[in-house]
Amino acid sequence: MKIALIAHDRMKEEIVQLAMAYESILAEHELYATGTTGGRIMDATSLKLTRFLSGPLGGDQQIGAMIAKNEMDLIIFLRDPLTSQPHEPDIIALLRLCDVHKIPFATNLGSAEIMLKALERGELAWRDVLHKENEA
Ligand SMILES: O=C(CO)COP(=O)(O)O
Repeated sequence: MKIALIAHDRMKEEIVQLAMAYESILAEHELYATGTTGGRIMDATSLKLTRFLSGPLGGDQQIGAMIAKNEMDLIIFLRDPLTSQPHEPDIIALLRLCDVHKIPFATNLGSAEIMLKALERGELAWRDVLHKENEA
């Protein structure tokens, strides 16, 4: 599965803690992140991630481009609900594309944990089925 990990600045510590707690599960998948988030996770774990640009510089849009092609299987995006972001339109666009393609999207720690546990149990296997159907 292709998984994107993104966090706004005030949520960086939470995503690092999440990545540490679920490192063994995440390590089985292909991981992507916006620039700073990816750097923080790689510093704290031995996970390998493909890092895009920082969010405000276009990283959300780069991840959005993969979502538009239905290539991303799960997005964990710990958004800061209390701080406005200069690149808000990019964030909304990313969310919208997930809804277009029905891609699971967690925006806080509570839902992220549920999704990672579901991932571990194989409950996102329908995404593989979908990719195989699209290839045929
Ligand atoms: O701003 C972000 C998402 O909108 C995150 O970007 P960084 O991971 O580069 O901080």
